[in-house]
Amino acid sequence: MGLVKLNLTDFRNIKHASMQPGAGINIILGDNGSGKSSVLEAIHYLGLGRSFRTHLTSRVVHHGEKDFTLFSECRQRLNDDRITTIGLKKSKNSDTELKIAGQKAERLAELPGILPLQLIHPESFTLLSSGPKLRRQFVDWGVFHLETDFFATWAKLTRLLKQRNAILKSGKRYAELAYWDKEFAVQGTIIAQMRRRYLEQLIPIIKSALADFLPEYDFDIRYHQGWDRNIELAALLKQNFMRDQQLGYTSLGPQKADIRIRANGVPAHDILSRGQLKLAVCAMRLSQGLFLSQHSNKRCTFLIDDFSSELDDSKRKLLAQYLIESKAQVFVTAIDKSQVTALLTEDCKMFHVEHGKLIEF
Ligand SMILES: Nc1ncnc2c1ncn2[C@@H]1O[C@H](COP(=O)(O)OP(=O)(O)OP(=O)(O)O)[C@@H](O)[C@H]1O
Repeated sequence: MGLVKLNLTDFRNIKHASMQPGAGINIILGDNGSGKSSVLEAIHYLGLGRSFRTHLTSRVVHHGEKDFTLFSECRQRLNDDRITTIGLKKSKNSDTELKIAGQKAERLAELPGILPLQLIHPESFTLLSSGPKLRRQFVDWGVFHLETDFFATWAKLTRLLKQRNAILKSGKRYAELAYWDKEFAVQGTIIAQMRRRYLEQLIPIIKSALADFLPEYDFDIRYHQGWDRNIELAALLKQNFMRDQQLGYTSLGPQKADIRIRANGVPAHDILSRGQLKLAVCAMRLSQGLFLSQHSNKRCTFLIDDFSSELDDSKRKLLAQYLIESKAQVFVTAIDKSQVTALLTEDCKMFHVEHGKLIEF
């Protein structure tokens, strides 16, 4: 499951490298600046079409070159030996060439369906500490993989929201908005229901993982759909028209949804330490991966940059145990083998990166 083969050309400090990952744990070791995170970044490009470190392709292309190329072979589904190839070439000015199964593809949005990814890296605590956007993305990742209509509905809703906000800014009367509002309310309510259905099942799984990882806290996780669920969205949009016009944007609706996570009655990011925040985010992301495998024949690939940072020995063991039992494909980076001893299974694969050269042990 997941990545079977990966070729990188002119990506960060990697001139050319190739790897054949295993279906389970893959450990990438190397000194600071050797290129470990770059390998994860390349996989992230193949799963999401973008970096997790920069939005500028020019930073990622190997110094002195015009573009980078990534090629991968992926096994998409459990009990299915068929391989899908992905070829992605991006130039410094962000021109993109994408080929899926040898055919030219137009949209990077096709990638997540082929390689479902979850990333955990040293900045991951922002999932809990930053605004609701990241948490909405977190929820939508799961809904996208499990509800076939989600992407089309979400794309329609995004278009409608843009149109509505443009009309609000133009200072027109409500009558001009009524048509858009009707459709916006229909699509918005569908999205809110999909998210609710998903979270009703996911939240108990997250809470159980949190109880394992951080038993000293009592967690409460609540979904807020972006408006009072006892009132029809269409009625609220009409009621709030004047306010929205003053603001120049739509203040209520699914674009404002959030999940609020409290530990012992306090917002989690106000009480947990950095290591505890990392564990909480791990619990959330691992639960999503687990849920996906339980409810579909897809498997999630986990990218964990700097596995051991912020974690003491017992927490590393706990996280390793979860990852091994998940049977998911996992890529972890670490500076030294001693930091990942808990992950050393019989069939794990180990790679070493040195000055951009990738070697399997
Ligand atoms: N576009 C580029 N071309 C060439 N080299 C680059 C480019 N961008 C970054 N580098 C270099 O690539 C190296 C690898 O960085 P990377 O973040 O992958 O290292 P790492 O092994 O994860 O390090 P650490 O353990 O310190 O996190 C760095 O030394 C960096 O200076």
